[in-house]
Order: sequence, then structure tokens, then C-alpha cells
Amino acid sequence: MPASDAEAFNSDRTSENRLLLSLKSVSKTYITGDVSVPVLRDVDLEIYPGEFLVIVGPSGSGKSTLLNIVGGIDVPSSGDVYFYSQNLSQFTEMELTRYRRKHIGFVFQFYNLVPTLTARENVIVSADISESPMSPDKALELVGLEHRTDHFPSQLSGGEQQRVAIARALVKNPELLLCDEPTGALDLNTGRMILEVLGNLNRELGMTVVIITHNSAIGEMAERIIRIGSGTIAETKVNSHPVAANQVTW
Ligand SMILES: Nc1ncnc2c1ncn2[C@@H]1O[C@H](COP(=O)(O)OP(=O)(O)OP(=O)(O)O)[C@@H](O)[C@H]1O
Repeated sequence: MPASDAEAFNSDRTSENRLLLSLKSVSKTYITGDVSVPVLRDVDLEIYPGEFLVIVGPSGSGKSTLLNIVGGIDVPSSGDVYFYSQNLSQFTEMELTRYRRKHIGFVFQFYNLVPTLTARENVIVSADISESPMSPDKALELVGLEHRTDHFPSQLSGGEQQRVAIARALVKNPELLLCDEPTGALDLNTGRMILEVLGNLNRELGMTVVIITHNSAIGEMAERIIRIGSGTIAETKVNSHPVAANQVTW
């Protein structure tokens, strides 16, 4: 990022400029038999508390791998991941599980709801394994689904299912909401509604939101856009005029 942009971004955050999470020289290589696939190479990344960050890159560039490492689902082959001052790379399996449960909310492209549970029950399951959850009804209200709580996933549209998935993530009161192609299975208008929900959670609850996507248009509503290519960070841009979700188009 150009020095002036970085300074402006940091000075805007004054008391908030303590990093929430940082990756230091993170590399990841998958090894299957004799084949090794280098996916991330020496990635340095910073995530600030309360920011709305979009990471864009083409298919296969390593976005999901990066998000999984940030979320403690996967571990780097080398390098360190700090959550505040704690080094995730030194966590035991149990400590990583606790990190995921307490601090991270995940939203995926294909919702991953339990089909035999209602919207409310899907959210309750997540609340039940959390240390300080909000009420499931409150989470469903925050995504605008208070009238559909007793419906099963098959009785809901794709956009509504994604809102249940967001409620399931946010009921845990996570510090970091990680979204992997959250609009990838939705049409433009429904996708915008999902982005609006994510934008509201960021503005109104101060929740840190990270979206990874191949769709660079979504970057228009971010405060910062990181472009990833072939496993490295190709560009970091501060967006001084993020647009509203209903202005994003693709
Ligand atoms: N568990 C794994 N074992 C081996 N290779 C893997 C594994 N996970 C990912 N890869 C490889 O790593 C590369 C990057 O994958 P990744 O899913 O991180 O990219 P991506 O940018 O999220 O792609 P997409 O947008 O298509 O989901 C791909 O070549 C993929 O095949």
C-alpha cells in the first residue's frame, strides 16, 4: 500500500489501531504423495478491528487457504499468525478449536445449513457451543429473518438461507466474521441484500468483516481491498469512498 494511504488509514483508526490479526511471512504448501502444491508464499497481512476488508483474486489464487489459516481451520507450513498478541502457530488442537468457537464466525458460499433443523434451530446449535452468545432470536432479527424462524432451509430462498447462515455465525458474538464468496450462489439483487446485512453488522455492531471473492466489484464497498495473485499479495488499496451495498454492481 502506498505510504500515504497507509498513514491515512491508520490515523483514521487512532485508538483502534491495535491489530486484530496479522500474518507474518506465511507460506502454505500442500503435499500429497510426491506432489507438492505451493499455494501461499510469504504472505504478510494485517486485519484491523472494526474494518470491512475485501480480499479479491482469481480462482485458485489461494484465497480460501488464506481465510482458513486466518480462521484456524488450517495451519501454515511456515510463518506466524497473531491474534492480538497470541501466536496461533503455537496453539494446540484444543486451543485452535476454542479460538474458532469463541472469536470466529464463518459464512460460506453454499450456506451449509443442517436441512433437518429450522432456521432458529440452526442458529441455536451454534449458540450452544459458544461462550458468550447473543440470543438466537436477536441474531435472526439482525439479519431480517424474525418472521421465518420456524422454516426449514428447503422452505427458504437462497438469500434467506444465507441470512440464516450469517445469523448462525453472528450469534456467537465473534470478533471476526470470515465470509468465503458469500454472494457466489446468488443473483445480483439477493447478493446486494447479503452485502447490506454484512455492511450493517460492520457499521452497527462494529464487527470486523473479511470477505474473500473473485468478484472485484464487491471491493467497492470495502475500506480496504487486498488483491491476491498466485499465492502472494499483489496489491493493497485503501478505498476512501466505500459505496453502499445497493450501489455495487456486477
Ligand atoms: N487440501 C488441499 N490439498 C491439496 N491442494 C489444495 C488443498 N486445498 C487447496 N489446494 C490447492 O491450492 C490452490 C489454491 O486453492 P484455494 O481454494 O485456496 O484457492 P481460491 O483462490 O480460494 O480458489 P476458488 O476461488 O476457486 O475457491 C488450488 O490449486 C487448490 O487445488
